[in-house]
Amino acid sequence: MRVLVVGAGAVGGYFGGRLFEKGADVTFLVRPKRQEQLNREGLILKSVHGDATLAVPTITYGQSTKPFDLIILSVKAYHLTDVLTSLDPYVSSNTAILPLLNGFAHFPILQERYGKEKILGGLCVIESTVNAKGHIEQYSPFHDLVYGEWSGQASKRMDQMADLFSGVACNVTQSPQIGLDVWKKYVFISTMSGMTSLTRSSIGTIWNTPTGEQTYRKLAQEIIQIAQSQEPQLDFDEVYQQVMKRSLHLHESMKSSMSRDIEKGQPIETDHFHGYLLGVKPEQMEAPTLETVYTALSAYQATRGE
Ligand SMILES: NC(=O)C1=CN([C@@H]2O[C@H](COP(=O)(O)OP(=O)(O)OC[C@H]3O[C@@H](n4cnc5c(N)ncnc54)[C@H](OP(=O)(O)O)[C@@H]3O)[C@@H](O)[C@H]2O)C=CC1
Ligand SMILES: CC(C)(CO)C(=O)C(=O)O
Repeated sequence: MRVLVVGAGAVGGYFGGRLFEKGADVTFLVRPKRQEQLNREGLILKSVHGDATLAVPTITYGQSTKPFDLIILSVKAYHLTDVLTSLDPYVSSNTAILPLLNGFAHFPILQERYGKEKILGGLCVIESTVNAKGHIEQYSPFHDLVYGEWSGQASKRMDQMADLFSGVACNVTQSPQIGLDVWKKYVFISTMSGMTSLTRSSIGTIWNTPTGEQTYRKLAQEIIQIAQSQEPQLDFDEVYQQVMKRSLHLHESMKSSMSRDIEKGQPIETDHFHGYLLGVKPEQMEAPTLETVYTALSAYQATRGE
């Protein structure tokens, strides 16, 4: 399969790099500054699973190439509109698009633009960032990518993707219930990023405050209720237990990529995570903790002049 990775950042650089490392036909669609750096130094991964320096092929917008079979979309949600205006030449009638963004709002946008059948479900669980030198740092034992057809059914492209990912140096799983998986990850990350970003603290610091766990639990409950109104297969008790167990077992120094972005003074995806949830919330449902998180994080955005 010919693969185009859009965005050579923390997620795209890592998973695209791992695919390239195993010998897959991978090209990165990047902006000129990143292209210059990648051409000069290569794509550099600094990872607990092994470092790599990879001479990856890159293209910038407008450069013509043969069509791609799979496009892995790994930009931040606030760059999606920009990307979509320039991606069209790389999407052919047989191209599948696998978004790895956190959240849900991007799926209907992509389906509307390219047609439902082109858009796969996807998510990743990884703790990675781009450091000041432009190298990708990956810290935690998990480096998981999950994808699937929304129908959960087998398909030719699922078989092709199983081949593509076989032997890659990260955990890749094909899921028969990707919609549910996407919502579960969304619930987890909107709670975890909400709390670590609101408090500007790592998870361990939150647990060590008198009311941190209580507030975390309230936020998780409100978010799961909203998520359930959108994805009825989601079982409130099961997901609530999972989110809390997973959160309470995270390393005390763990932060979300959103809280790292705040530390770097960068824009954040709060509209995409928390704002979207409030937008789809049934009117009669109360979500005061989520509203507080969204207000505080929107205020951070406003102070950046957005
Ligand atoms: N980092 C993490 O640990 C995790 C992140 N996620 C999610 O993954 C998504 C991506 O996040 P992440 O990888 O951290 O973000 P990064 O900011 O690290 O990477 C995004 C990349 O997109 C590039 N980009 C932006 N606009 C364009 C464009 N028009 N064309 C080409 N490239 C572009 C940026 O390149 P440039 O250098 O030009 O700015 C940047 O390298 C988010 O939704 C995030 O929530 C999910 C799980 C974990
Ligand atoms: C919590 C984590 C690291 C898990 O993938 C994540 O998704 C993020 O920080 O954006």
